[in-house]
Amino acid sequence: MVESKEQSHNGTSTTTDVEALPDAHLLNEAVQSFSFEGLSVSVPVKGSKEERRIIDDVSGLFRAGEMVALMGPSGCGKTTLLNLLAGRTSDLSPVGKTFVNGGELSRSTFRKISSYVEQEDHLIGSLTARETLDFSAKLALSRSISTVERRRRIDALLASFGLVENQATLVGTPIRRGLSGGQKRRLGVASSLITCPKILFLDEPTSGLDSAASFEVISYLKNVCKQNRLIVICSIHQPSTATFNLFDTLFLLSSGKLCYAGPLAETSSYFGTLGYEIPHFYNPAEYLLELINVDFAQDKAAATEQLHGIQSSWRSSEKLKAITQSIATVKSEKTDVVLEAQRTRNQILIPFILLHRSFVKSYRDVFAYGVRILMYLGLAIMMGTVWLRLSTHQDSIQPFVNAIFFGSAFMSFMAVAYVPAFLEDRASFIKERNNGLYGPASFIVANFLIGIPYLFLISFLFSVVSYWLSNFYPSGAAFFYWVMWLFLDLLAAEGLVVLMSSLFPIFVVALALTAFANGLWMSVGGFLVSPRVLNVFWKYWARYIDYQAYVFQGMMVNEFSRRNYQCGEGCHCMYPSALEDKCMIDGDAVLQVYGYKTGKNGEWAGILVAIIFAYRLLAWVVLKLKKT
Ligand SMILES: Nc1ncnc2c1ncn2[C@@H]1O[C@H](COP(=O)(O)OP(=O)(O)OP(=O)(O)O)[C@@H](O)[C@H]1O
Repeated sequence: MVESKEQSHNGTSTTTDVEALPDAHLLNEAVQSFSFEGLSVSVPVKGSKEERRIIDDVSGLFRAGEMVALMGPSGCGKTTLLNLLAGRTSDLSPVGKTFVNGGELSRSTFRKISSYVEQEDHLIGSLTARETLDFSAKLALSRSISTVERRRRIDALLASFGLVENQATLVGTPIRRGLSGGQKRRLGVASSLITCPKILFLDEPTSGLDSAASFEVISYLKNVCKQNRLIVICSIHQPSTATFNLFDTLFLLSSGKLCYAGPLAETSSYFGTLGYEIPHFYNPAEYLLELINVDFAQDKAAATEQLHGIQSSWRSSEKLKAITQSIATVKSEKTDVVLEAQRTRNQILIPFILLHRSFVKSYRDVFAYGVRILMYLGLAIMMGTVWLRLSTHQDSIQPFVNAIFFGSAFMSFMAVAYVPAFLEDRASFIKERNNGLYGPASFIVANFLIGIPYLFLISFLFSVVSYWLSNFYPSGAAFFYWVMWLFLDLLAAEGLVVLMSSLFPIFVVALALTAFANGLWMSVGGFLVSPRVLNVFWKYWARYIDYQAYVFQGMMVNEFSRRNYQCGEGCHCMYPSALEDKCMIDGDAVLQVYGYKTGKNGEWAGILVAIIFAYRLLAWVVLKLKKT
């Protein structure tokens, strides 16, 4: 155990016992202070031209090794302020400035020295704790860091967050229990430290945890903060007394305004001088929150008056003057932020690291592909037994057409089963992109590549079962053409899921829109309304970009261009063709009814490939433009 003395921002010192870390790569020597002045944000009030200030003239200064609790009643602006400090408010226009070591930093440099841990972990459930850190490290660290060094850093982080014994435990999926809630939260924090940030922002790191687990998370965090002189800023709801006392500094907000900002140890005396003694044996956090909360007060007018009094006392306090003076001093003594020179990461490798991670996920997480493989196999058995051993008699022509439609359209429709898995991956991507690990191109490429073997396997298994059971044209070439059409169908359907879920990353909305789009493609694809009959509105745009239409006509040609069928009793032929005098129907006659030409396989497959790439390209554009 070592003892460290830290200077808090108004010059008083706090003493803490901390455990020595086995490694010092996290040590912050670059950032001595993080300050901000006059931060304000207004949002329009719905239905009026007025604006409401949700953060109102907030200033503060934190020093290396300081652990800050950002506290206040629900809706007071904690998350907004945290995002503002972290430079993550793309939809708002804040005023005020932030300084690191007294100087302003560009957004990209600030990203390099800071990290943000969101309330939701967005960890991949089918990876172990060590793998989670290992993949984060591979994505984050430049190649100049050797494998041995990377492992050493991971070992250090596992040790720092008490996860050594659980390093081989899975994070946990809905059907496989893994780490506990507190362990998951610690792992989330550890993985955001892999980039060695100097300033760490955490949005309610204890939400959803019981008081024991909350205490554990914050104490591990505190040790790391002290040992490495990091600046740690946490928004926190209502900590227990023990957890509250772990913080050095309290930043107390209500209705967007500061009520107190200073050492936690001085909170009691400060509020005492205002006439609000924190009672002994009472949770101080709870007392302070009740004091400044207007929403649940029985006498709203009195509570509001009390709050205004506390806020105005803060504005005229000596403590605020000391903070303002300290900010002016650090600005006048401005020093540069000197970061270690890092070789840039090899961007080409990133999709392959993501691919490796997705591969591990896909074979461990049955929900990613396993359930879909089973679902499609079930569908193949159902289809093969319903359309069982069709003959080459003309009575089987319509069932063949129906089977082709059902096979292609229903397969695309069932791709909606991929929505939840994609939304989980997208959430990890957003978190990792915000922490500067990689961009949408790497994500889209890796996501596309990982799908290829699984979708091929699904297409192949589905066809092995249903093609031969239903007695489609029995030749190896025809079988593999069929597999090809199905494979392209699934690739396009998955691309549609990726596009819709990127546009509307809400499960029900993505599901409904994908189903709607597939319903539309199904309706105009050529089976339900023949292209000869389809009205011009749909005919001249929708059909050309309808992937299901190309799959349907490709499969139709595959079956009917190769076979002839026997006419009915008395040589009655349902489709007139040149073979009528032999009591046969030339399969081409069926194709003519739909207006399908033969010899166009290459063109149609090419268009399908273009549609598949177009969906991915559009999804990339959406992810590039949509930051959350
Ligand atoms: N982009 C925005 N547009 C309009 N209003 C917003 C926006 N962001 C936040 N607000 C409003 O600002 C206030 C503060 O929100 P914020 O989420 O920061 O509070 P909070 O203290 O983190 O709340 P909680 O503890 O409940 O999570 C709320 O009234 C919220 O509705």
